Amino acid sequence: VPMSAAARPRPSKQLQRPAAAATTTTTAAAAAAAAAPGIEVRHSVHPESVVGLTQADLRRHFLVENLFTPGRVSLTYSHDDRMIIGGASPAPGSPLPLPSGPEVLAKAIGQPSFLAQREMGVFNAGGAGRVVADGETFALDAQEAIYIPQASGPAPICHHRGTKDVRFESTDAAHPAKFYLLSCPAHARHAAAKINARNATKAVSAGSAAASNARTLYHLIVPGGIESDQLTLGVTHLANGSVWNTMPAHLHDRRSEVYMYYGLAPDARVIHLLGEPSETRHLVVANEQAVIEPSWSIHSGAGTSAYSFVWGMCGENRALPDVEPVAMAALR
Ligand SMILES: O=C(O)C(=O)C[C@H](O)C(=O)CO
Repeated sequence: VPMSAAARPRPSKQLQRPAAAATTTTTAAAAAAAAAPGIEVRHSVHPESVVGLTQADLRRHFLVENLFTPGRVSLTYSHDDRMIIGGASPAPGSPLPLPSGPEVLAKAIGQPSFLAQREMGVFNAGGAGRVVADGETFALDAQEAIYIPQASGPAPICHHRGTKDVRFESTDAAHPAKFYLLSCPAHARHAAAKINARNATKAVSAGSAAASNARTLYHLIVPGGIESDQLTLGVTHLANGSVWNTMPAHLHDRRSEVYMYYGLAPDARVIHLLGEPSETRHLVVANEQAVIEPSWSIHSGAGTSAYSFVWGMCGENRALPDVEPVAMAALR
């Protein structure tokens, strides 16, 4: 019977890696990032190391800032389940391609095209836009999503292994689109699909106003709905006056997760909790920033105002019920 992470014994002081050792890891990560221009690389962090990290270290390892820089695609490669977290913010009239050159792709993913061996969810957190994947156009209004498979496109091109050409476009000059991207390794092809809150697989109400955590979870890419190889994706909207997401907290040892917070006012923040239940740490997260959540970490947050977030997971399975609840009394 696996021991719950909450009950796992803490390492002795000698076993805890000091901050200096963490810096060595970071130097290696920085070198890897430099070797792969265009894709920032984040290496995995052992939970014992997190205990000794400063706020700056925590942010460097787990927080993805500047997702939506106008006129560019930003990509961060996480070694946690090899997810790629990205943002594309095309200026109206100037489509942005998903990077495909060997100088960008060779080091990080070693494939001739981004989706040769990957699938991707795209969620539009901005104004109206469209995504063109190998000539197929998906119009995406605000808060709509698409699933782009590993080998999208008409049957004759499937043997080319992967959607070769993906472009992002804004169609409303006054409100540029902001495409949030989450990509996982994929070894099978599934159907491309457009999804919005109306055809979401399920809308789940959770929490209560009394517990300040009333919210609705929309399941966008999940088993039984939109099929994928590894990726699951959804969006959660907090009810007015509620601040807490995912509290009571949980773990899912067999999947890593990424949260991308949006809909926050410029001066509002989410205090995001991460870490093993017995050693939580916090990140102060601003609008349109994402947090990498390794499988050993809880993921929860309280906002200083209403907010929404896109959650996406990748790992051993896509089984949403495969979670381990964490008792409130176990949190430290
Ligand atoms: O508010 C919530 O609760 C969530 O959105 C939880 C996420 O779905 C999640 O953490 C899945 O592991």
